[in-house]
Amino acid sequence: MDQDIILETQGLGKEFRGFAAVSDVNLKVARGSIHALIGPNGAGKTTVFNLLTKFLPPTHGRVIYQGEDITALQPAEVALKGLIRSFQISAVFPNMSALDNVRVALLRVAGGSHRFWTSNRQLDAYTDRAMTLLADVGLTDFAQVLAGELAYGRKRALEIATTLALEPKLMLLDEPTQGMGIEDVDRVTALIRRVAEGRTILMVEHNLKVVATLADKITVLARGQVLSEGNYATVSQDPRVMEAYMGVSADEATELEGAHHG
Ligand SMILES: Nc1ncnc2c1ncn2[C@@H]1O[C@H](COP(=O)(O)OP(=O)(O)OP(=O)(O)O)[C@@H](O)[C@H]1O
Repeated sequence: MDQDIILETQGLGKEFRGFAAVSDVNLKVARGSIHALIGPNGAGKTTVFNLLTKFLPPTHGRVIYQGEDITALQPAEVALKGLIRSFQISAVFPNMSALDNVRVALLRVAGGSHRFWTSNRQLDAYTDRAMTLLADVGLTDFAQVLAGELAYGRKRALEIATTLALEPKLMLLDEPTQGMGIEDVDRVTALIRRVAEGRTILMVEHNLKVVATLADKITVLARGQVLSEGNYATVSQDPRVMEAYMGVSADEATELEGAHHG
């Protein structure tokens, strides 16, 4: 059966001065799915993301998005096609309210550019849509709060709202729960599930409980290569995966077990 594949990599590889950070990675991300990329530290996850968003040119291979070879495109061109990476903390302006952050994102999508003289009237046109997006991420009550004053988990929710303003078809989430306490982790997990409706999500995530809860499919990378792939039950019982995690840290291997049974 041929699944609808939104993103595919063919023989993707990246070398840094002869060191293969990523080699021969063949990814297939099904449209409408939540797909997780996991692996021990240094496995190549961030490099793969950088290759997909075109922040890095690959040494080998191709990236196919919605049937189109995007290997040679620029980051902005890829983003315009709806392949959008979130969680670049700098994307949020700390001295602007949550509402203004989203309104400015919407203004940009509409082709406008935000300058300090942008009139309020210009931004007003986006208030309703911005409030809808804030509601989507559970920030209605925080619309007027300065982004810099939001608690960490809410700041990340705001980043999701500004990303949603760009109308992503495929959202790349970079360690969405990194550095969060349990309460925020649960909130962001629920949020990801909600925003995954009608979209595709590819995420790098270290918290294996989050991966076990959310991911339809998991690709495990180790030393730049795909080590194992499948649903959580499959990869967590794969001895090669256990070994790869053990090799790095026993804690992470225990976490792998715990997330599966817990
Ligand atoms: N710009 C670079 N120049 C040289 N080596 C690099 C560069 N970027 C990454 N690497 C190396 O490539 C390998 C993969 O790194 P990468 O950051 O992609 O791993 P990762 O899976 O994201 O790790 P982590 O979970 O620790 O973030 C590492 O050995 C890293 O040192």
